[in-house]
Amino acid sequence: MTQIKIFDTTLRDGEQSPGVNLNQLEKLEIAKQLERLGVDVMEAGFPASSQGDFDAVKKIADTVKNSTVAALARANKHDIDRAYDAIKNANKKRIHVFIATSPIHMQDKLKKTPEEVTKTAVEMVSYAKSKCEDVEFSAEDASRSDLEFMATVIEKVIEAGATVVNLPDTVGYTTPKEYGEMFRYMKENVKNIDQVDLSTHCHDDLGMAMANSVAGVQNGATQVEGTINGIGERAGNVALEELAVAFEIRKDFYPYYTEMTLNEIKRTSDIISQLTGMAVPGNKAVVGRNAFSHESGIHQDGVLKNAQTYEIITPEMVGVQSNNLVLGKHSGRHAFQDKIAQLGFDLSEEKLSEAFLAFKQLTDRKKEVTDDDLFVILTDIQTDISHRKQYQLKTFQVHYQTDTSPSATVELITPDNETVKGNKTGSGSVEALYNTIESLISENIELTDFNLSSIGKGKDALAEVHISMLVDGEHVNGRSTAQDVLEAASAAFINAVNRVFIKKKLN
Ligand SMILES: CC(=O)SCCNC(=O)CCNC(=O)[C@H](O)C(C)(C)COP(=O)(O)OP(=O)(O)OC[C@H]1O[C@@H](n2cnc3c(N)ncnc32)[C@H](O)[C@@H]1OP(=O)(O)O
Ligand SMILES: CC(C)C(=O)C(=O)O
Repeated sequence: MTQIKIFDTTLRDGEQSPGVNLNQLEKLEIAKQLERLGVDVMEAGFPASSQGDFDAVKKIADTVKNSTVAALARANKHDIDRAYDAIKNANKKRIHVFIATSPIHMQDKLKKTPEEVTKTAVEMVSYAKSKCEDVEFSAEDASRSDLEFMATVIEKVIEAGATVVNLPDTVGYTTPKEYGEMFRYMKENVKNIDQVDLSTHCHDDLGMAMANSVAGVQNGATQVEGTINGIGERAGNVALEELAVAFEIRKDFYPYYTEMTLNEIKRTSDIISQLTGMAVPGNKAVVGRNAFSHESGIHQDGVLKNAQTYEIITPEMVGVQSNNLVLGKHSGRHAFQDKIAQLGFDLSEEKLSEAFLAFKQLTDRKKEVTDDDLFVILTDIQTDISHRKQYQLKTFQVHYQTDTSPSATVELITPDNETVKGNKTGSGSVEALYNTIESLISENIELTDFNLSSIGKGKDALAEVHISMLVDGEHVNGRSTAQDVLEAASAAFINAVNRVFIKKKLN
């Protein structure tokens, strides 16, 4: 059996998903969970891209102990310096330098000749190596590059000190046969190729990311790059949880294994979905809501007689638990603390008190508090940096009546601690609320997406709202949960505005 190293890029390529922007605490929370999941490497970000990303990568590098923390850099000294400065305190660190090798990227984007690209790649790998022992080189758009040319670049970057060579299918264009042959070609034609880990990095534009990654592995790759839930640029990256479970379930066929702790998969998927606002489709392999549901009579009959008739993965394997209710109105702090630990949270005293208060408030309004409710509340509290010294919702009222335009009255506390009040109408209750809030803040806002879902089932289920908006021309997401739909909608709006506010202060 050969170990396949897992390189998770949820925090870098995953964050490149349109509309996703995570704050520092959210990135840190995801990083801690990726460490629990047992990824070998996590790409924490692209420090040269902004001060906010630099700070988040640094915080992750200072915190994570078991996984290697990687930072992305273009092939220039400034990016490499920023990458190294962000990760220098990490227990295990890697600089990831990339430059494109395909004709179209070299000529039209970089405006460099193949010789200039080779020279830059070698010089920059060598520069990165002078700072950091572990250097990954990516030949961007490898799958549309000339094999012979790429082989010479790879040979030279290995000589310059690269420890990992990644051959990305940047635009999701390749086929399994073609991608596999590219790896085989490098194995057979590049001197000292066995000194490095060869890596796949597949995008899903043609729905072939998983098949292509497996083909890469079957032809010599020992590292797979991807994301949890398959999020990422455009159609996303290969979903790492699918790959790890496929290798486990079909170990009779695939002689590979990963060090992923499979029963942390569900928790990781949930946190990432909640914090990015990217819902997991119900029919998604391994982590979708329906992945372990059996709807039709013949299937149900089979499962009752022997679950393996229709179930190749057990829910327990990936950490799906039955949604048992344990806490309620009369539960005390000890039981609550115990439950928090069971759900995998480690809260400071201050956040614990905040969480306990939120839980108690919820038990006043909701008959049954489920693990899913608690999970969402705890993740919100653990990652919240928005409510101090930014906009806060003080009170709101909505008047709705059939045949008239709904109107809303809102009181907000501004960052300068002033209370402002306004009233506006809209074609629906949410629009009335949003028009009112917008009239009370100075930023220029355009709502681009609004998504309402429920956590769990029943009339008293929590409402979760994810929104996307343009604030002063900048894309931003907001999210919130509350028992009331309108309260969740208002809080999500304020959450998005506050993120821009915080970002402006950081940059
Ligand atoms: C395949 C991938 O996923 S790569 C990662 C993509 N991620 C991102 O782009 C993160 C977000 N990006 C950003 O914040 C910005 O694009 C920045 C900060 C990185 C750069 O911003 P700017 O300096 O304004 O440059 P801009 O993005 O407009 O153009 C990119 C420049 O980098 C150059 N470049 C692109 N890739 C590389 C590379 N690998 N090595 C060296 N230079 C490169 C381009 O040729 C262009 O140079 P030019 O200005 O001389 O034409
Ligand atoms: C930077 C590289 C690895 C990348 O994200 C891609 O080519 O898709």
